[in-house]
Amino acid sequence: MIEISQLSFRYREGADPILKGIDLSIPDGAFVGVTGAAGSGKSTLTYAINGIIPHCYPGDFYGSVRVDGVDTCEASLTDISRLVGSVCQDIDSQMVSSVVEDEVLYGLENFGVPKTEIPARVDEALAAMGIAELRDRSIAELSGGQKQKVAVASVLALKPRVLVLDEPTAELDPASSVAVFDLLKRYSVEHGTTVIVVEQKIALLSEYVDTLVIVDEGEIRFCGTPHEVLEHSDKLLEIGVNCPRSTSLVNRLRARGLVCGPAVCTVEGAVCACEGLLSGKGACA
Ligand SMILES: Nc1ncnc2c1ncn2[C@@H]1O[C@H](COP(=O)(O)OP(=O)(O)OP(=O)(O)O)[C@@H](O)[C@H]1O
Repeated sequence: MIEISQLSFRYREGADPILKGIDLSIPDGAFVGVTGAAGSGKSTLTYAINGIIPHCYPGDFYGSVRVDGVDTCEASLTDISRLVGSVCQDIDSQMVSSVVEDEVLYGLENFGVPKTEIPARVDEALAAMGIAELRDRSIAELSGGQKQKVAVASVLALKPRVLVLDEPTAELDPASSVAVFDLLKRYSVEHGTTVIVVEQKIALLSEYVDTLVIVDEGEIRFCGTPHEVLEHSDKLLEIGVNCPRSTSLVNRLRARGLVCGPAVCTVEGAVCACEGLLSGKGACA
């Protein structure tokens, strides 16, 4: 369980707080998407969960962040990293080895995982990300998407309770982005791992996450299921968040009383709503 209470943070070099009065509870095993306009504070929010603030970036930190009851201000970064695995935006800066297998081994050895457990952990992590065949490849020769998967596998091998990923599909084409979300979702369900993903592609988030968090100027403006949040497509647009087109289309039809039911999150949902409309069953009474 992650409990964030009245969190405010100002970077030491910054004039104004970047996070303002954040309250957020994330149950174990949840799949959470965080989105918002550029510079709204999404990455900073994840830094509060993985301890990068205040441990690496000092500043004025108010409120509390607890992961499994551990206060991230009081615990050391090493202790937090045993609970929270992170994949940052700049994958290259995260890589420490030149070969894929060594990259996965590095964290396991550093964490003091018993030698007898290590081979199985490496196999499992590579298999979970579908990259077993990359094991002996040079990291420098991998595509952006493959490096992304290696970075995630390296963190999964450590079996963190929480996995935080900052824009994991930034370098990926649409099909690879979907593949990464498929793998993350499956892993989260199978292992009960809490996954928090910062992502600009709201359509992708809406298909996969249980909870969608919209950050606006350092505050949580909306938080709920994708259906609940996408209800507010007009307000989201005002704060620089474009809803999926399928959602906006159906919301317009709903506003005119042509379609009933909740906001849709997927193209399939929009097709269903339009079919209902065309068959005469979708209109509101
Ligand atoms: N180390 C730092 N010191 C001072 N200010 C910082 C630091 N890191 C981030 N900021 C500022 O905090 C604000 C929020 O940045 P953050 O990266 O959290 O936003 P974001 O929503 O993740 O943005 P993006 O979508 O562009 O990645 C920005 O104005 C940024 O300049």
